[in-house]
Amino acid sequence: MPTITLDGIVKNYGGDQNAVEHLDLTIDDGDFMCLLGPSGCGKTTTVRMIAGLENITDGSITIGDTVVDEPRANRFVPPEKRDIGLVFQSYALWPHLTVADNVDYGLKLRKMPKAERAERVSQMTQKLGIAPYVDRYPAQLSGGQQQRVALARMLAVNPKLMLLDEPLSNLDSRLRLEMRAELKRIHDEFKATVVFVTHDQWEAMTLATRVAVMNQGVLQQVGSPMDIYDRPRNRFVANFLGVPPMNFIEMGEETPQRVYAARFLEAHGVPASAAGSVGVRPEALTVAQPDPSRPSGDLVLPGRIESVMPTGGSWTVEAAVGGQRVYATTLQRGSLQPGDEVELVAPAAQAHVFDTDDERVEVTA
Ligand SMILES: Nc1ncnc2c1ncn2[C@@H]1O[C@H](COP(=O)(O)OP(=O)(O)OP(=O)(O)O)[C@@H](O)[C@H]1O
Repeated sequence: MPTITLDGIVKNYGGDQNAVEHLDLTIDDGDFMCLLGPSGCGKTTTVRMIAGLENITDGSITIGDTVVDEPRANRFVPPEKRDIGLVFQSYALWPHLTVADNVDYGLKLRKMPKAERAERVSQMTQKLGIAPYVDRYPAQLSGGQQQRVALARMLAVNPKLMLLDEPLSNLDSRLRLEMRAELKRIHDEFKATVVFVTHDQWEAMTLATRVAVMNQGVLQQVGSPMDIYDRPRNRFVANFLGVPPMNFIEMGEETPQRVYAARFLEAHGVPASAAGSVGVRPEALTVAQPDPSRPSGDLVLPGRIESVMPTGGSWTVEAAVGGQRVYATTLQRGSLQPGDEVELVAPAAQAHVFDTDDERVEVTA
C-alpha cells in the first residue's frame, strides 16, 4: 500500500495568490488523512493534484516509489495510471449506464471474470443500500443515491488508495452517519490509505487517524484528532476546532479580563507582554462559586452569568467577564441562574497561550 509524499507543493492557477503554498505532507500507508479547513483553503486542489486531475506548479508528488508529478523534471503520470479510487463531490457517473453497470465499470476494465463481477456488484449495491435501483440510470436517482453509487463503484475495485472529496455532502444526517461508519470499517478492513476532504470538523475528528488543517493554501498543523484539539499549534487551529469555539482573552488590550489572564500567566512565569492571547475551551471551564483560596495556578475568570442555554444533553453558560462574553459548557445546570456572580475556572493544562504572532506558547503547569 502506498505512502503519498507531497514535497514543497505550490499550485498557482494564474492569479497573484497561490492556491496551495509550499505544502509538505506525508500520508502514511494505512492513514485515514482528513484535509480540513474553511472554504477556499486549498483542500480540493490538493486532492486533485494527488489524483493527477490538476498539475502542480512546483515541488513533487510521490506515490509509493513513483514520482507522479514533478514539473522541474518534466514528469507527469496521468490519473488513470495512478491506481487510485476517487469519489468527488460531483459524482461523474456514466449517464448512459445503469447503476449496476456503473458499479461494474471498473471491474470490467480490470478484466475480472463475469460471474465474480456480478457477485461483487450485488455485494456492493447491497452494502450501500442501492440494490433496489440497480436498473435505473443516474438521472433517475436523488443526489444522495448517486453519491452512494459513486462510493460503490469506487469500493468495488478494492482500491488501496482512496481520494474522497466531501463524498457524504449530499446525504441526510442519518445516512451520513451510517456511511461514515461504513468508510471507517472499510478502511480498517482493507487497510487502505484514505485522503478525505471535509470542511466539517466533526467528520474529520470522528474519521481521521490524522488531520491536516489548512488555511489560505498554507498547512497549519498535522496530527491526530485529539492532538490538534488539545494542543493547537496556533490560534487559527484553536479557533477552527470546537463548538462553541474557544474563548480568547486578548492581551493587547487594557481590560479587566486581561488582568485575570495576566495573573494566570505570571503564576506560570510567562510575562504578560509576551502573550497575544489566552484561550480556553468552553468545556474546560468549570462554573464555580467565588473562592479567594483557589490555587493560583488555575485560570480563574470572575464573571456574572448572563444566560444558561440548553443545548440538548448539556448547558451553555454565557457569562460577562470584564467587558467580554465567555462561554462555558456544563453537563449539569444545578442551581446556576442569570445574575449569579461566579468564577469560571480551568486547570493550567487546559489553558492555551498564544504569542503576539498567534503561535502556541507552552506553559508548564
Ligand atoms: N480552476 C481554478 N481556477 C482558478 N482558481 C481556482 C480554481 N480552482 C480553485 N481555485 C482557487 O484556489 C483556491 C483553493 O480552492 P479549493 O477549491 O482547493 O479550496 P477548498 O478548500 O477545497 O474549498 P471548498 O471547501 O469551498 O471546496 C481558491 O481561492 C479558489 O478560488
